[in-house]
Amino acid sequence: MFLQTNEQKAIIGHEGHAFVQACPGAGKTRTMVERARHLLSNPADRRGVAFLSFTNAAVEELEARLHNFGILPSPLFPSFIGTFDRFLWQFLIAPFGAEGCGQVLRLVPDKSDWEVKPFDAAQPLKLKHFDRATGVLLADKAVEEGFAPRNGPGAWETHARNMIARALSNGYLDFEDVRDCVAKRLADPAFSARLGRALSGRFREIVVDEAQDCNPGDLAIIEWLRVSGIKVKVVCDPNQAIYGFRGGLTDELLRFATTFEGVEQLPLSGNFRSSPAICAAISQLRPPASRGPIDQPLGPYKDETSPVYILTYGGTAVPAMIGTRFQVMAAELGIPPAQAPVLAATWASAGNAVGRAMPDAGNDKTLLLAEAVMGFHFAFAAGNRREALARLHRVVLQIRGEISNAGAYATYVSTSGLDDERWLPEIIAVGQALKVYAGESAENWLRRARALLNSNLIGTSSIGQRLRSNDKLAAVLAEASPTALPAKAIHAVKGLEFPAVCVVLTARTSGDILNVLTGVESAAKPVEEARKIYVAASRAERLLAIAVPKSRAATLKGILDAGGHTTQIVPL
Ligand SMILES: Nc1ncnc2c1ncn2[C@@H]1O[C@H](COP(=O)(O)OP(=O)(O)OP(=O)(O)O)[C@@H](O)[C@H]1O
Repeated sequence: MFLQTNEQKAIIGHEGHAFVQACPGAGKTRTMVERARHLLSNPADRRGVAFLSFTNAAVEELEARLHNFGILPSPLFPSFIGTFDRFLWQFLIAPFGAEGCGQVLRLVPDKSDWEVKPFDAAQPLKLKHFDRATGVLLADKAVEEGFAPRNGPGAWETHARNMIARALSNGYLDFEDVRDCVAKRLADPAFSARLGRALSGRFREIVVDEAQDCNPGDLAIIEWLRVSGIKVKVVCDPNQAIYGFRGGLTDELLRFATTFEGVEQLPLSGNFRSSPAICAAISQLRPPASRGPIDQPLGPYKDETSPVYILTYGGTAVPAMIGTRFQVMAAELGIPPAQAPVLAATWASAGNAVGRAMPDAGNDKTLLLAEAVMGFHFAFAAGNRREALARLHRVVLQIRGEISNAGAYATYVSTSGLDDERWLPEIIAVGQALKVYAGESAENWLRRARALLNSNLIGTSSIGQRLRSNDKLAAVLAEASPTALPAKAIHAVKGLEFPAVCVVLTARTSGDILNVLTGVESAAKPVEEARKIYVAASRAERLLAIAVPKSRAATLKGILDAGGHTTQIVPL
């Protein structure tokens, strides 16, 4: 039941620029969907609306909601839905070319994964290990890779420099290049004015959802769109910023907020998603400086009485008992396993908590294929479809020998003219054909995979040499069990919601996270780790459990109970 609140109504009918900041579950995305309905139902203005977000998962969620509410225009033109990066590419780069390059430009988002291997026996590095402007090896990244060649990194740096130069002259750009290029372009006043006019002829409004993931460069672009006369709606929850790697900066965002006039700062309050105990816990999971009052529960679970549980485990490893116990708790509330995900900062930790320790596939094509097939089936239920399909496509190309390593994928797709996604039907068929049967052995699955992919092979090795037996295969394929809880990385659930959520804190990170929550730690990395926990916990509607090492339980309980709802400790 969606009865718009007055705050939501004010945003839906607001014709000017707006900066909307709100807590989780306040209806930010829902309200923007209604704003879209309002805009697109006005046939007098034929210009489009652009909906931008920052991850493919968030874009898919937005697209699905617009579709479900019958608002998705068909054809979509002149409107646009996509990631911020795609928007830049499509409207600010692709039509104009790039400086220093006479070629047609190609987008290769995985350029930073290109393999840098100056000679056959050399340890392979990736382009992301080198400074993009100078080609110099980044020392901290090299250490992480255990890279310490006897004669120094010179050969790798020369190779990287050549790759960077060749890529530019061939017109291969990734999003890092795109941003550099956009910044240069907008610095030219004549060009920027012309482009601004063109875009405001196409779009009447641009909605940027999940704007907490903007970096300062993105904010400058939004500002430019606003100055160009396009109405911008910026929607965010600064506490949910978890993309430090994009250079996202909460302070910059809050400074940007002050550039909007008072009447353009439109708040949304209340939480329509979560129970009272969960709303209180979410509030306590913010660092003390941004804690504020507890978000008021307003949705269908406002009368839910389940407490928040703290599951405590001994030792330093994340045990499978977490999933077993949480599944029972969810079942007691009648919540089926598929709607009760276990979330952790990494997919591996979440997997451990549900008893599916994921072996590191490394370069083993059998395990990579199994993971991609499992990801394909899992992703169709839980969003991230495009990423799962591209991953499966990439592995199939690796097995066939079309590409020698994962980093070559985007370049191959682009140069073979496959960006129109005509590969999709075949890859969907591969994913479906390789679904694991109930009770099927790993050997049998591998036999089927070999038979299915034993055509169009490039090179002399046999399919058996490409897809070798691996004793870890059964563990990867085990994820198929329909009674199992989904295990997910927190990044994959942004913007989503579930009846029950179990959040796992590991022995390695929980100390820092609790220090952030007690206010004694404020370094960027621990703060970001704490925000991930906040994002994960705020996906829960009725049942929230947080798993922590035993030694941390009392501290966590103290923090959460201060929100006025007593948590319950459950030793495992
Ligand atoms: N006025 C309302 N009445 C009833 N339900 C609402 C209302 N507004 C939003 N909701 C519902 O509340 C839930 C949360 O909304 P939504 O996902 O839009 O929140 P959000 O602010 O984008 O959350 P987050 O930032 O945590 O992802 C959704 O199920 C949505 O349909």
